[in-house]
Amino acid sequence: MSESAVQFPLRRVLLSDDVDPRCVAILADAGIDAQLKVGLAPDALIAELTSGGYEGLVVRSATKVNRQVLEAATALRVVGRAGTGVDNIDLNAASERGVLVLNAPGGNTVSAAEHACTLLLGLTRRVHLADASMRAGRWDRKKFLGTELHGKTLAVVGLGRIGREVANRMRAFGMRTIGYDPMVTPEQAKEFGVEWMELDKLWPEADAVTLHVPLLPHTENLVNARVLASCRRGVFIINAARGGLVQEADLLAALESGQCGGAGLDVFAVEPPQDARLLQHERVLTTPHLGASTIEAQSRVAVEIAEQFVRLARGEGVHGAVNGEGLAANPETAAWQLLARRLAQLAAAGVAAGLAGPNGDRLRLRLRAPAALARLARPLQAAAAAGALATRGESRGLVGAVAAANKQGIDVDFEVAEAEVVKKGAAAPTTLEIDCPDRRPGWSVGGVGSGPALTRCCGRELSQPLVLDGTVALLQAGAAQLPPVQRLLAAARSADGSCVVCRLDGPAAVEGSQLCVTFS
Ligand SMILES: NC(=O)C1=CN([C@@H]2O[C@H](COP(=O)(O)OP(=O)(O)OC[C@H]3O[C@@H](n4cnc5c(N)ncnc54)[C@H](O)[C@@H]3O)[C@@H](O)[C@H]2O)C=CC1
Ligand SMILES: O=C(O)C(=O)COP(=O)(O)O
Repeated sequence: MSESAVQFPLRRVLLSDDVDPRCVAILADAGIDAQLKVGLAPDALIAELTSGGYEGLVVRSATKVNRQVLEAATALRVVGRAGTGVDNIDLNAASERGVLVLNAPGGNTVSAAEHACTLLLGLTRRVHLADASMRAGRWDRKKFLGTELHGKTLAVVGLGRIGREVANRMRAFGMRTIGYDPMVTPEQAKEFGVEWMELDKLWPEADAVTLHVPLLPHTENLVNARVLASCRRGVFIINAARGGLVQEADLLAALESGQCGGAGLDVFAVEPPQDARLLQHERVLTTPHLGASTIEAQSRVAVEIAEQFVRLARGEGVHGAVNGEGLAANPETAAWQLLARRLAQLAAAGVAAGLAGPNGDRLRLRLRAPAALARLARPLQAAAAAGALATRGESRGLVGAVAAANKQGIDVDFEVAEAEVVKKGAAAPTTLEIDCPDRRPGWSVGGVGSGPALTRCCGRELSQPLVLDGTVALLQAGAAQLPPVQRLLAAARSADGSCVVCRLDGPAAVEGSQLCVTFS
């Protein structure tokens, strides 16, 4: 297995939340030791992860995978979220530590959507109050006058997987659906039956608002006093996404003033919620984060996350990588990544050896790729960053490699190399090249993905491709001085004979060589 392919050693996995048993079964079938230990306090979680040497951790929303946990659990390589939202995982800390975070997107979409609709329907017909009254032995048919949804306007904030499903279902109740999502165009929204509008236009139009956005710094307290004041009097607020999206004190004040007609809440800023006033308010219908709690959703997310762990253990691609932009999804990508990594290692070693002139402390590597590889920009940048870091003695995988390189003063740019205009009809480039655009004299290396092999050096073609494996030495000299190196194995020389690149049998310093790189 090559160093840049997506392979994670996953021998032991801890499941620290209540995940469907299918997850353990699939992991165990694949020979992975999976331990279910639910409800560990933060300290106990750290102690278990460190003493158990777990390489994988599976969580739902209860376990907080914060920086402290990630820094303490040094064996940890992958955190899997058996669900959608990853706000309980510190993604920055995970990326810095090279820990891959995965989720199971889509497995609980329908359940979460059905639950949001349930909250809206239950709230507007005051089902929770009527039920409590019946249980108390009463038969009160006057107290629970409801509101019809037909002909009313529902504002869907966040038109992703769940938001669209909610809109579809509520249109069946005769609601007009309007919505906002910065990643969705008005034309796209129209195709799935939602009238797109900016938030400031949307709030005053809504009889009910339902939230379906992730909790991010820019969505925190999205619904606050100002927003509630701009809504219609009596607006219903449904939140089955994340507690932090609604400013709870502002919501309580709006409920008390009558500006908000009722709230259906499945999620809370702190879970379990601390402030009983909101929970006990007559016009509030609550559930304890049950959006994804159905037999079907739990089964799907458990299987989805377990199967991704098994694929990672086998070196295969996964679809739910949250911080894994750099991961190769298939063998072809992996081959180009390995080339990018090794070319970057060679390029950075060349700079360190003084082949490119000094120009500031930062090292800018420019990846120039054929147009066919443009879609792989991020995986290739990650691989090149990991290669450049290897030259500085920092061995790491692809997760978070670009950020780690940036921190070390290394930037990796990406551009598509066009066929040179002067050579009319010239074939499009097929090699990947790395150069250092800020440095003079020019220093560049280029190669092809199969192998991976070096085919160009300092802008010149080599007489034969040189596989970038083992130890490679580069020697620049006039043609007359070259013969002594011909005794070296697998020498490849540039077209004008001024540069020889050789592969050696083992690590060795070549007399007179400008640089010597060992790939591993
Ligand atoms: N209550 C529960 O048990 C569950 C809650 N959830 C929550 O629901 C959220 C949404 O889930 P999905 O629809 O599957 O995610 P998604 O990623 O398919 O959709 C989220 C959408 O929100 C949009 N968005 C981001 N910032 C926005 C903003 N400022 N304004 C409007 N839209 C914005 C994104 O562009 C995206 O289209 C999850 O992040 C999770 O927090 C998900 C599943 C179950
Ligand atoms: O998938 C999500 O984002 C959820 O909120 C579901 O959370 P849970 O797995 O039920 O703790």
